[in-house]
Amino acid sequence: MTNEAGCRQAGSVWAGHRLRTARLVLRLATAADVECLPPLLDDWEVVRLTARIPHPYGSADAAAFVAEQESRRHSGQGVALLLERTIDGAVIGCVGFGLDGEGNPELGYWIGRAYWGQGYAVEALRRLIRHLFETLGFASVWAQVHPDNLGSKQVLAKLGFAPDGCGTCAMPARGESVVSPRFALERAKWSAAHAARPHLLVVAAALVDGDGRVLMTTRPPGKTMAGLWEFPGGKVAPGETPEQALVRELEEELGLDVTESCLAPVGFASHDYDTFHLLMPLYVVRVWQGTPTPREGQSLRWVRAARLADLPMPPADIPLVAVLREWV
Ligand SMILES: Nc1nc2c([nH]c(=O)n2[C@H]2C[C@H](O)[C@@H](COP(=O)(O)OP(=O)(O)OP(=O)(O)O)O2)c(=O)[nH]1
Repeated sequence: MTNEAGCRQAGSVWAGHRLRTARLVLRLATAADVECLPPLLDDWEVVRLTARIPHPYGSADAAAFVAEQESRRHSGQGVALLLERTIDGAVIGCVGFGLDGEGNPELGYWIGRAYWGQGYAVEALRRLIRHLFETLGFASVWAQVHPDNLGSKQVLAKLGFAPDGCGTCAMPARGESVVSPRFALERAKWSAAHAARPHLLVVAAALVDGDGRVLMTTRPPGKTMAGLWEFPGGKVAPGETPEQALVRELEEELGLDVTESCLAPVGFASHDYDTFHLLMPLYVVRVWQGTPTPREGQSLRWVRAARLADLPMPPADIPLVAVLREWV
């Protein structure tokens, strides 16, 4: 869809949907977010190198931001998406894009200081960029960063952006203009890198007790998606069958003795994480020997199938909740 200038309209192609990453939900801001923004943005270290975020920053600024984003989206100028952590629902930052005069998306982003250094900006932007290329069909994206913003340059480098000259960047909230480097990423380059992502075969178990409850475990500290609730299991090692791998994993992770004949396959997850494609068969297990014992620092919880959806879990697992309701 195009506007009068012949540019693709951001709002007209953004139906308000949410994007999920391993640890985040990217979603539009609502009036309910007004109170959570000032604690993140009333911080000179976060905003000093940004162009439009006022300082100091209060509830009125947050309310103005929410209203402005709504009208920007509807008029096709751009979209801002808040980053909500799956594990606790906390809003931790924002990514978005605005369309330039040629209809190309320019990225913008900020992360609250408490959440720096944990890979959230790369994770969120990777998802947004994929959506811009794969779903919305843009041919390139670009970003301009303040010359002193080393962290932001590192983020763009990790995402495959290349230097693309310099331009004068207006910074109305700072009352100045700065000549700043530009960085760009073409769809062809992104597509080649994305197509080379590995496929990962992981096997998982829904252990079901006599009351029809399912054993869920948290992903251990130090692993990706630490703290999210998952089905016990793990990667299939070279030379192993999925069943052999699951028997091994249940012993290693939970100290359980399971025989292959007690594994009933009920479904699978096929989930395109941004850096790998996960294929994960799920087996229901009703018979085992031993008492589930967390051996890797995980927490354990027996959960009724009807309550599984209440747990924060990896995005790949969400469709399996409905599958399990039919089996448990
Ligand atoms: N076990 C398990 N992994 C899941 C689930 N959902 C989901 O997205 N995954 C993903 C997270 C990881 O990227 C991958 C499993 O890798 P992992 O590192 O936990 O596997 P592992 O136990 O073999 O660990 P390691 O020996 O390599 O440290 O699958 C799930 O319900 N259970």
